[in-house]
Amino acid sequence: MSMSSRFAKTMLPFEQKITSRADLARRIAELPKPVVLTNGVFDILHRGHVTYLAQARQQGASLVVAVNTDASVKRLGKGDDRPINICDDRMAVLAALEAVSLVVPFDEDTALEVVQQARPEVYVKGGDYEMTAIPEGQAVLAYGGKVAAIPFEHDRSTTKLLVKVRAAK
Ligand SMILES: Nc1ncnc2c1ncn2[C@@H]1O[C@H](COP(=O)(O)OP(=O)(O)OP(=O)(O)O)[C@@H](O)[C@H]1O
Ligand SMILES: O=P(O)(O)O[C@@H]1O[C@H]([C@H](O)CO)[C@@H](O)[C@H](O)[C@@H]1O
Repeated sequence: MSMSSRFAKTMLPFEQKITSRADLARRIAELPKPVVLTNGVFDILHRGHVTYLAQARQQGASLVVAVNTDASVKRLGKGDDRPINICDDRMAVLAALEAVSLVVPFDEDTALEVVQQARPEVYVKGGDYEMTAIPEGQAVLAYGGKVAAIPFEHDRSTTKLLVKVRAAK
C-alpha cells in the first residue's frame, strides 16, 4: 500500500460536524433548539470532559463546542508545550462524540465573539468558572439566554494526565 492510499482522505460523517467560523450562523440555524454552547481547549480528552459534555448536551437539544485554536491556547499560558494535540485533532475527537452536534474553532482569547455570533439559548462551562464573571456568560445573560455551570464529577484534567505520563518516563 502506498503512503498516499494509507492516508487517503475521505470525509467521515462525524467530520461533517466540524464547521468553519464563516459557516457557523448557517450551521447553527439548522440545529434543533434550544442550542447549548460551550468552549474550551479539550487538549487530551478525559472522563471529566466527556461527562461534562454529555451533561451540557442535556441542557438543550443540540450542543455546539467552540475550540481554542493552537495560537489561542498558547496565549492562555497552560505551558510552552501546549497544546499537545493540534486544533484539527482536538476538533475531530470532539466531533466524534454522540453528545456533540457542531464544532467550531476560535482564535480569540475568549469565546465572546463566537457567543455573540451564535446566540445560543444556553451557555455552559465547567464548575471551575463563575458564570457571571466571564464575558461569554455576561453576554448570554444580557440577551436573555440561560447560563449553567456544571459541577465537576471526576477529578481529572489534561494537566494531571501529563504530570502522570512524565513521572512514568
Ligand atoms: N473533570 C472535569 N469535570 C467537569 N468539567 C471539566 C473537567 N475538566 C474540564 N472540564 C470542563 O471542560 C472544559 C474544557 O476544559 P479544559 O480543556 O480546560 O480541561 P482540563 O483537562 O482541566 O485542561 P487543563 O488541565 O489543560 O487546564 C471547561 O469548560 C472545563 O470547565
Ligand atoms: O478549556 P478552558 O481553559 O476552560 O477554556 C477557556 O475558557 C475561557 C472561558 O470561557 C472564560 O472566558 C476562555 O476565555 C478561553 O479562551 C478558553 O476557551
